[in-house]
Amino acid sequence: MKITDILKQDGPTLSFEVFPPKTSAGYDSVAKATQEIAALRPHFMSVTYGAGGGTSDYTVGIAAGISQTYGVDVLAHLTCVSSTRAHVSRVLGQLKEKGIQNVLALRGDIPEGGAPAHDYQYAAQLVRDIQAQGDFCIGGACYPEGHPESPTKDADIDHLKEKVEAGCQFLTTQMFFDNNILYNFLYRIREKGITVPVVAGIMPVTNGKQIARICKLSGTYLPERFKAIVDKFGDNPAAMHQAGIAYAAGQIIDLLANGVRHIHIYSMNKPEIAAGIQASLSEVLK
Ligand SMILES: NC(=O)C1=CN([C@@H]2O[C@H](COP(=O)(O)OP(=O)(O)OC[C@H]3O[C@@H](n4cnc5c(N)ncnc54)[C@H](O)[C@@H]3O)[C@@H](O)[C@H]2O)C=CC1
Ligand SMILES: Nc1nc(=O)c2c([nH]1)NC[C@@H]1CN(c3ccc(C(=O)N[C@@H](CCC(=O)O)C(=O)O)cc3)CN21
Repeated sequence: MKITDILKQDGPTLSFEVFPPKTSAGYDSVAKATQEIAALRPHFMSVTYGAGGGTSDYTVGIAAGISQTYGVDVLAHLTCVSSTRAHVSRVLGQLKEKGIQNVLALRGDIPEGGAPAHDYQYAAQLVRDIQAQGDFCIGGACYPEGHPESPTKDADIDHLKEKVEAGCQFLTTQMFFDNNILYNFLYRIREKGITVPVVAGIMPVTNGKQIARICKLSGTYLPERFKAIVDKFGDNPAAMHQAGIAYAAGQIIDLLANGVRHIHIYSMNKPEIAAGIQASLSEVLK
């Protein structure tokens, strides 16, 4: 099913993200984690492509397994900044062959040392190429705090509008730890005439070491309330796990209470995190 049709259904949606292995050696453990996450029957699952500037060889295979073996709708990420138009076209052909209808069109992180290809600069160009190649439901990323490379938040929202006008049918947000940032962002984009559904991206932080990586990827604002939790429990794995799930669940309950219906969990191949969040929300998601 297309993500836009899933988002049209009544009631809240909960989706989970997995990332493919970096090498074939990691394939079996990712496949097992994916299976356990699919068994939770989320509304859909997404599979990253070269997350953090890494590799992308297994995205289509993992995504096809999720939809064909477990019957869960899937959203395949596709990044373009390190790719060529010919390669993008090949990947789209593979997705079509596997019956995958949903693509998250991303520019992608620029690898250290610069991008090895120059066919694409921005995600909007990828959106246009995907549209030309078939009947895909296309999503895009958005940044409640503004994209770190954007000079101003307004410029970033103008570019977001161009991306939506190019054919992006829904948006997923970068992670955020302060819901007011999302509420302000939603107000601003709606005022600028961006009306497509927005899926809120939530990262449960269950280990202290993740923080540096997250800040490097996204520059996300860390509220004092959040920092205090990491300071207190960051060195105690079991306590940090519990506190991280509770913090994310608290954020989600507040989002649902304020009318944000679609929640995407950056579950990072951790079935126990996906299951912990789902269990914490079993009544409020009904
Ligand atoms: N690999 C993956 O699965 C995922 C990657 N990401 C990351 O999100 C980041 C950026 O990707 P997107 O949001 O897709 O990029 P984008 O192309 O929409 O925006 C990237 C930057 O370019 C600017 N920009 C866009 N159009 C412009 C124009 N015409 N002129 C000047 N500036 C313009 C934007 O304001 C922004 O600062 C990357 O770091 C990406 O990897 C996010 C989610 C998942
Ligand atoms: N700039 C950016 N790039 C992304 O790829 C990305 C975002 N933002 N925001 C939303 C999600 C979150 N994603 C992430 C976030 C962190 C890792 C990460 O820490 N990767 C580690 C491995 C972690 C592990 O094995 O548990 C790595 O070394 O790649 C990967 C993808 C993918 N997405």
